[in-house]
Amino acid sequence: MAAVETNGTIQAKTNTTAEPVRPLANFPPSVWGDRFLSFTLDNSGLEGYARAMEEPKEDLRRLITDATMESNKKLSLIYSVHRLGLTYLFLQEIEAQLDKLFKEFNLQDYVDLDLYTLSINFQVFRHLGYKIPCDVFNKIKDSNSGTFKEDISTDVKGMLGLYESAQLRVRGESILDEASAFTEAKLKSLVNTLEGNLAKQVMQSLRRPFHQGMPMVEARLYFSNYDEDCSTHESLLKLAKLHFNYLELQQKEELRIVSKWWKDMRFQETTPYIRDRVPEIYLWILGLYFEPRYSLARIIATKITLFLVVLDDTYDAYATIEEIRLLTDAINRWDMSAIEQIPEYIRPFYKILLDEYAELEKQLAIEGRANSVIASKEAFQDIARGYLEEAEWTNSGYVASFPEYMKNGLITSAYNVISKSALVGMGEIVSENALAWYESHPKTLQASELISRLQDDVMTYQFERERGQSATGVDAYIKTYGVSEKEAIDELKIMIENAWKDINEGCLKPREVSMDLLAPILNLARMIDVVYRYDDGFTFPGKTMKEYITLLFVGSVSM
Ligand SMILES: CC(C)=CCC/C(C)=C/CC/C(C)=C/COP(=O)(O)OP(=O)(O)O
Ligand SMILES: [Mg+2]
Ligand SMILES: [Mg+2]
Ligand SMILES: [Mg+2]
Repeated sequence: MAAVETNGTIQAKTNTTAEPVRPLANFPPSVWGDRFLSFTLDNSGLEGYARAMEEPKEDLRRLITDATMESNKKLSLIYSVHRLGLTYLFLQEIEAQLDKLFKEFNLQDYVDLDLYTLSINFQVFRHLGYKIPCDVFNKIKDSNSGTFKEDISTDVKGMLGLYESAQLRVRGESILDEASAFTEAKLKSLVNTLEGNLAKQVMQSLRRPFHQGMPMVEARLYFSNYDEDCSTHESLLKLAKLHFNYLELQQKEELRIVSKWWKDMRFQETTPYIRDRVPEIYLWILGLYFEPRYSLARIIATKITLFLVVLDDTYDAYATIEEIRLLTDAINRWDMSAIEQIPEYIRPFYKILLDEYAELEKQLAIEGRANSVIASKEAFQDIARGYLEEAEWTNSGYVASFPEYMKNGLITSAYNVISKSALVGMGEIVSENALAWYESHPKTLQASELISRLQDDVMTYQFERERGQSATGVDAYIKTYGVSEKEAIDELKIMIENAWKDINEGCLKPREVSMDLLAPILNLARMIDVVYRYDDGFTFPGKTMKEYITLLFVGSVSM
């Protein structure tokens, strides 16, 4: 067999057609291997935690509904409940309390409140969907100069609360735009002078504010760093720890199930060029909803998102343009007979994809909700076409205009197909109306897609540019508006910030759909911050994702 030198790579010249040059990426291997396969769920442990939660849960319910509790104390209690991820256990009681307190809201009452208490109240109302006016913060500005009053610079706890409050702002709340920048700069300048829990709390928020965090992890960090706040009511800390351990057992079982499924499907053998990231994708989907009732939903959505990793890496890091065209056509046809037309190496994937969706459609048809599977499938076909468009641009070296790039980019953000796939296992809450709302491509979903697309581009465009990929948001923006790379990135970051305001707005009452249906969209945006705030945390998962997976699935909480 003669070896010939062509364009710098040694190619084995065989008597058949030469193996094409492939855009291999040599992705870093899995961090975890088979680590999560060996877990064994101890059901009695699960039941034990569930039983132990009953008493502190009822204690807490009594506290939340206690009519004699002073309103700021009540709001502070609800805030801790929310940060501990326990709101869903008391949602009716909490909404009844907040309906009443919000009705009684009077700006005057806020003039004498210290900044920290004011911030807590503001966050509770905004997190639970009540649009308390940002005017409550007017008092921290000097009415003449319009600048922030000097004395708040020494109020660290107050600035911490204001910084967290500012992440909940919507468009037009300029005092909170300024407050976010002002408090972040101030807190960064003094964090090294702090000690104890306050130092930990400030570092935690500066690393990632609660609102942009992953709820399950934020809950875990809260009872570590805010133990005084959690100790105001003994039942609060007790329930938080029992609840965390209960969920951890259930989630480790889910992670085992999807890890076993992935191994049985032999993707690492049939498509070895892909990123091996099962725990990372499970963590991503856990970020959408951690409630026990969504266990099956998490397993379904994780499998479909893993299919997306195979698809994206096949288009980006292995297939030739001809193969991509054939595979996209086969996915559009969605018919097992099309398997003949696609390359050998991707046939196992195609068969598993069609079988999995057929099984889901059959299962959901029993509940009369097969259309949620069809919506997910159509979105899957859509993203394959979107990935093909990117591949055609790269193949021809075409640099799309920014508007053209974004039209396709919202699709390749994958947040349409993932959010619809998240609905499949959620049960009867996914009504016809709910699905119709998702199908209407609402502003909140578009905002989450934009954040996914552009934050990823800002963090991966160099890597992708080096690999000859002509389509990224950064290069499209530079070309269309004739600005420098730095200006382009700054503009994209402003677009991301505005998209966050649109999501915040979309979660305020009156909502178009229930918060249960908005939460996956909000949390998908949060997971982009978790994965891409500092680097490409998915391709290189050794930092934040490794830390979060360790925190959630490796150690349990001592009671
Ligand atoms: C785009 C994005 C962050 C999607 C998040 C949702 C998600 C988990 C999609 C599955 C495919 C994937 C892991 C893309 C991110 O990597 P990449 O940088 O290779 O994606 P790209 O090829 O679209 O840039
Ligand atoms: Mg990719
Ligand atoms: Mg891609
Ligand atoms: Mg990318």
